[in-house]
Amino acid sequence: MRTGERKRTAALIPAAGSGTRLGLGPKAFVEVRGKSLLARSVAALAPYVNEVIVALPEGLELPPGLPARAVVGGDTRQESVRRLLEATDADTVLVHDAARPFLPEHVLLALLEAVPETGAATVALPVADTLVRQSAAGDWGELTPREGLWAVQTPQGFDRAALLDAHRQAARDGFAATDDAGLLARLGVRVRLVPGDARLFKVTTPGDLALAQALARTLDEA
Ligand SMILES: Nc1ccn([C@@H]2O[C@H](COP(=O)(O)OP(=O)(O)OP(=O)(O)O)[C@@H](O)[C@H]2O)c(=O)n1
Ligand SMILES: C[C@](O)(CO)[C@H](O)COP(=O)(O)O
Repeated sequence: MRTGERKRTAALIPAAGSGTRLGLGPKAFVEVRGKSLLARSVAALAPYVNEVIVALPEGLELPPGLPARAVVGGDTRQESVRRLLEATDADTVLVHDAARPFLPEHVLLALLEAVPETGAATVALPVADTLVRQSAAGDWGELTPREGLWAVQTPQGFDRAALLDAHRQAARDGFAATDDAGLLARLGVRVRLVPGDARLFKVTTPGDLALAQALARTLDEA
């Protein structure tokens, strides 16, 4: 990039999951008060980035009117994100689950500020509950101290080239991670933790969807 040229940022939204745990078909298309999870996630990010790219299940198209373009996702979230990374030449990427439809602006702004510090940052929440590992019988096994533990959310922000390299190395090594920050952390990259928000929960189960309906009622009417 030439000196003085503005850095470009892309929002990458993996939305190609099948929504098995929710049981209502492809989850990104499930609506909460008349607006899909995908549309809500796109709307939260679009004003802050140069482009939005969405990974969709094969055979499905982007609903009309969304300020985004689409690629076909893969069999896993990791594969979907890799395809999204290969579809842009942006300098910085924000990877955000379509399944997290309520992204507060202040969290996004804090993430955008943190990313340039190390080229890798994620939104996350300090764990507030008591943590326990189950026993072989499925009962209370071992207490796990929660001090210093965070529950990782999205969005996560990265230098695109570094994340793409981490994805390619992971694919070569057969390494699977549940998020993108984990792929860079395993290579020794320092990942900044940016305090998230309870409203950024992932809509995973029918109970989460009920919560999303209630929250949308409050937020949409605010
Ligand atoms: N092959 C996949 C699997 C998941 N995702 C996306 O990754 C995000 C987080 O995944 P998750 O919440 O687990 O969604 P699903 O895979 O759809 O849910 P489930 O595991 O219940 O089937 C979602 O936005 C989902 O669409 C994706 O793009 N490609
Ligand atoms: C990326 C993520 O949302 C961070 O918490 C999470 O790991 C996705 O997990 P899933 O099983 O693909 O929903």
